[in-house]
Amino acid sequence: MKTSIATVTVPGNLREKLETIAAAGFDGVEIFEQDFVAYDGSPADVGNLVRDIGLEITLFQPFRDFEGLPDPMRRKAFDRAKRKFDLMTQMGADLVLICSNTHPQALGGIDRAADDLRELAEIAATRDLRIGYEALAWGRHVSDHRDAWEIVRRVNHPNAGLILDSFHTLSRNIDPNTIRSIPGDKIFFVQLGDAPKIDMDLLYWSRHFRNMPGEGDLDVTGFMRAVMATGYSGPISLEIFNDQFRGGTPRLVAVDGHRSLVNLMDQVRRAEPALKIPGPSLPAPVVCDGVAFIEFTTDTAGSERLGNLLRSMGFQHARQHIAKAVSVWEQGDIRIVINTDPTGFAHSAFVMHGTSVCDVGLQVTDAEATRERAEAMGAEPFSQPIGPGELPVPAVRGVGGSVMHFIDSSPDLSQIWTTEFNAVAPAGRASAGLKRIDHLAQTMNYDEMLSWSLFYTSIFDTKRSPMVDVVDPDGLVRSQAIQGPGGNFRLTLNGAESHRTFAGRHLADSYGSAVQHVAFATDDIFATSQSLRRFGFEPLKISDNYYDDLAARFDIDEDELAKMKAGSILFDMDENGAFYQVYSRTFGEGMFFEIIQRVAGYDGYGGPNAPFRVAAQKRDQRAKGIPKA
Ligand SMILES: O=C(O)c1ccc(O)c(O)c1
Ligand SMILES: [Mg+2]
Repeated sequence: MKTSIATVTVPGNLREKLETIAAAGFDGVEIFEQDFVAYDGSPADVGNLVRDIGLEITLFQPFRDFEGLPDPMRRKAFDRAKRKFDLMTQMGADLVLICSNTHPQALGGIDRAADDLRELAEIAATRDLRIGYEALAWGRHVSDHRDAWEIVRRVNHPNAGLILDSFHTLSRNIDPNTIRSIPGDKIFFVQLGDAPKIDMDLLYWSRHFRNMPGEGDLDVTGFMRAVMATGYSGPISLEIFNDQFRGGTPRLVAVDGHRSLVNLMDQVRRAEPALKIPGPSLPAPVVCDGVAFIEFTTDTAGSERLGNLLRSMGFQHARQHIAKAVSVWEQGDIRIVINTDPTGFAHSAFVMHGTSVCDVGLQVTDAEATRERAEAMGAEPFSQPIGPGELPVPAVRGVGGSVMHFIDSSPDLSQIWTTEFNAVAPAGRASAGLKRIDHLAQTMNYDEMLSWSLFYTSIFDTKRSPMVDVVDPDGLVRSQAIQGPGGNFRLTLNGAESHRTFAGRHLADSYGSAVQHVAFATDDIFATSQSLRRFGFEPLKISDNYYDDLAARFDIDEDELAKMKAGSILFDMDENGAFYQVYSRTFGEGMFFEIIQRVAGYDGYGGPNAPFRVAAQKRDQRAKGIPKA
């Protein structure tokens, strides 16, 4: 199956677009007329450029406002079309997209449209060209692929076919299964685009908010299943109009696009195996069973501070690496690695980002298959030299240049903590009842959020929750939760638009670090809170006003409220149950820990508390004398 992408999807000038499109692995490209017009070269030059780069032109588009016009506009439309046919011949494009007429003077009538398109198909045929008809969701008379198909059926010409575009069908809530009864050889081209569900004017939505399949809320998989059921064998092409992409990095947009298509076709194959769709068979989306470890890179002084903080939360320095300056801190099922080794990847991450999370280990069923799926989805491979006595652990690059390792229960990998580390005699302090890592919160530029959300949802068996806005006193931060089945694997992606927000500041100060906070779960927040106090843990102090407001919002018993206030514990509820949170003060460049308890299946992340937490953090930093950005 050939993959293609429209030049409008990728930022840059035409040459940059084509080069990044080819490098990302696409077979072909739709030449969007505007990109051609803006280019300073002949149609033949463009054709040669495309082919020299190793791509083919899959489509030339769009040709607008053609069918159903009254004379003399009709004559003019045919003249315009002939000029475009000349250009296509010189360029070496054989298919043109004709989108349904939006002109106020366009006349309706299926037969009138069919007659015009048949006459055009005949002209196209004399030049060995083909025409494809697409229903724009806002077309004046034709806005539904079923009507477009009826017109193409009546045209009844071998050089005229239908063009389907998932956005136009799905944005109007048209059942994609209506595609199944169209003969596949009459579908000349398929364009794909997803979009977040937003209630707005269709044209505006389409021109500014489309995104890659899997990044939005439309059922692009259901659409593609229906297309494949027709026997369609032409290219699948991404046509995404998106303001963020226009201002984005060409390479990232193209790589994400390719990832989205590989993932989409994998989903179609899995959902409808009877279709026997050709293509590579990939390991299934990975169920992650939790976070096996979090590794911090730091220096000696940072390690001392981090160790003290961990100790105050009930962690034990439990293991020490056989050869390197790497220690492991444990509590419950949680493992925190502190790496101060002056060589290797962790050290370069320290030089780049300062004290930060440089590596996240995920527990999976098959580490090698996870790496394979991740790389098939375009994740950057990662490996580093292995020292004596060390094990090779499958890994790829993750957010912010960090590394993601995969650990499974195979004989070697499951023994890594005893093979590569020596036990350290326990210091005898009791734990604070922290059981496991509940979630990781990763901070990134807002513009990168779609990309990383697709990264996780394409590799892992996960779902996205609706985006939440977190109000920071100095701007907005968008938060997107991603979680696996059963909640064993949870992430929040936080997108900062302004560097003055707490999240944005962390990003700037750490030069794009990845994990800003790690949340540990306890099964008894009040017992944990008492242990923390005994161990000298200093919680982030929450305002008294917060507790007055809490008493007004929820029916909480006074004793419990007093305990919450004393321990700086925050509270939330959803339709399932209750949620408690305590935050640490910050360390490094604005990193922190969170301790949470989920009661009776609470499934969120305390979003309503985020503004109060952020305000408290900013107060705390001011008190510590850290200047405001
Ligand atoms: O927004 C538009 O006008 C437009 C043009 C061509 C297309 O293929 C399309 O889907 C939308
Ligand atoms: Mg289209």
